[in-house]
Amino acid sequence: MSTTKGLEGVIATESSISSISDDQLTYVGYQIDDLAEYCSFEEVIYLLWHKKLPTKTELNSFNKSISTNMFLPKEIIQHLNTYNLSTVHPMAVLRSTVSLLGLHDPEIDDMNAEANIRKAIRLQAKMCALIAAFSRIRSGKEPLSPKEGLGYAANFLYMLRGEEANQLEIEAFNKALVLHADHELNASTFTARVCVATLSDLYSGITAAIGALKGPLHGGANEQVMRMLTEICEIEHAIPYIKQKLNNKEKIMGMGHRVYRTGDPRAKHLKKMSKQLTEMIGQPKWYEMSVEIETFIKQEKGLPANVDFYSASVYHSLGISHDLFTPIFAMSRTSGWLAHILEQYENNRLIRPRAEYVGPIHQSFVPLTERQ
Ligand SMILES: CC(=O)SCCNC(=O)CCNC(=O)[C@H](O)C(C)(C)COP(=O)(O)OP(=O)(O)OC[C@H]1O[C@@H](n2cnc3c(N)ncnc32)[C@H](O)[C@@H]1OP(=O)(O)O
Ligand SMILES: O=C([O-])CC(=O)C(=O)O
Repeated sequence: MSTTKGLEGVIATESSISSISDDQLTYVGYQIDDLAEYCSFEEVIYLLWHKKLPTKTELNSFNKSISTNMFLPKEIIQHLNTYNLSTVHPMAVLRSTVSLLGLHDPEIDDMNAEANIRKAIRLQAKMCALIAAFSRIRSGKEPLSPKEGLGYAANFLYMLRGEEANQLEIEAFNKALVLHADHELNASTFTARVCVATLSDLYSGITAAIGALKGPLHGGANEQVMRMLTEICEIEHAIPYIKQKLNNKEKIMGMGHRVYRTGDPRAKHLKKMSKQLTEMIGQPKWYEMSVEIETFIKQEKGLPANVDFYSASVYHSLGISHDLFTPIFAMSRTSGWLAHILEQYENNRLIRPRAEYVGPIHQSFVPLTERQ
């Protein structure tokens, strides 16, 4: 047997959801640049789940199903109120609360394809209400109900802030959701597929995926990027700070990717938004500092910025707390996780690779009473 550390380059499944071959990202064959420019997040969710773009009628009906399912069971709000939310990471809260949401879904163990779509709609819809409610409760505010007539991106910002966002903010946030929605067999998506390949339920798959996304080598990097920018604080400190990190053999968050070599095709969109939005809030330094770091790391290490790098200054400019960056990634990626879960169920086989045993062999057993 031969092993590949981190399963690099291993093709573990077939999928017709998204592709990242040749440093190009497509969802069901559509270029990410077109989807980011022209589509609502809901349109993209529909595309990922049904593997076709919706007609106007299909999209209207899908939008309605999403918005009418955004309400949270009152027990979930009560649950959120039982914790000291200022001391726990929102990703841990999200992971636990999504699991709890499963207990409120009467169809949790119904594996019928239509029941799975209904559950997917409920979970995707509740995800944005959940993150917004958490954020409000921990700041001592009442959670808000979704506002009729607002789309997913606009409703999230409304439920988070208590007032409607402006058009530039809504468009930027919608684009960020589209860009993060799916990404082939990344670590959290693989986790979701492994979990449901045992024929476990959809909530288990999403709960497991949230756990995998939380780590700083994956979705957790966006929060760490903002932490780094905040520590650097002034543009003239950026390069000395990065040089010191590299001397200490530390990784620069938001840089590098397992698959992309020339660049992450999502980064240029987020970079453009970062410029616009940091200017809008009168803090262009976050963008300028990011560009300095990106250029330096490219020169020194040949590493490209990934999706997490510029999303940090984008979310910061939208007034979002830094520890909500990864939950927002999860909110978007839930659409991709659900698409992969549905695809896995459609053509399932248990996922069970092998490990090459490299431990000791032929050991002589020594009873406990004789062990030194
Ligand atoms: C949504 C996402 O998940 S995108 C990724 C988000 N994660 C991050 O931004 C965290 C920072 N980046 C990284 O840790 C890595 O680039 C990963 C995890 C994304 C990909 O890693 P891998 O393909 O496993 O590469 P690996 O970690 O083995 O690195 C290969 C080499 O590049 C270096 N390297 C990779 N990324 C970085 C980085 N961000 N900063 C500095 N050096 C880096 C490593 O130190 C290593 O160098 P060495 O061979 O001299 O030891
Ligand atoms: O594909 C990966 O390994 C990580 C990534 O960029 C993503 O999940 O969006």
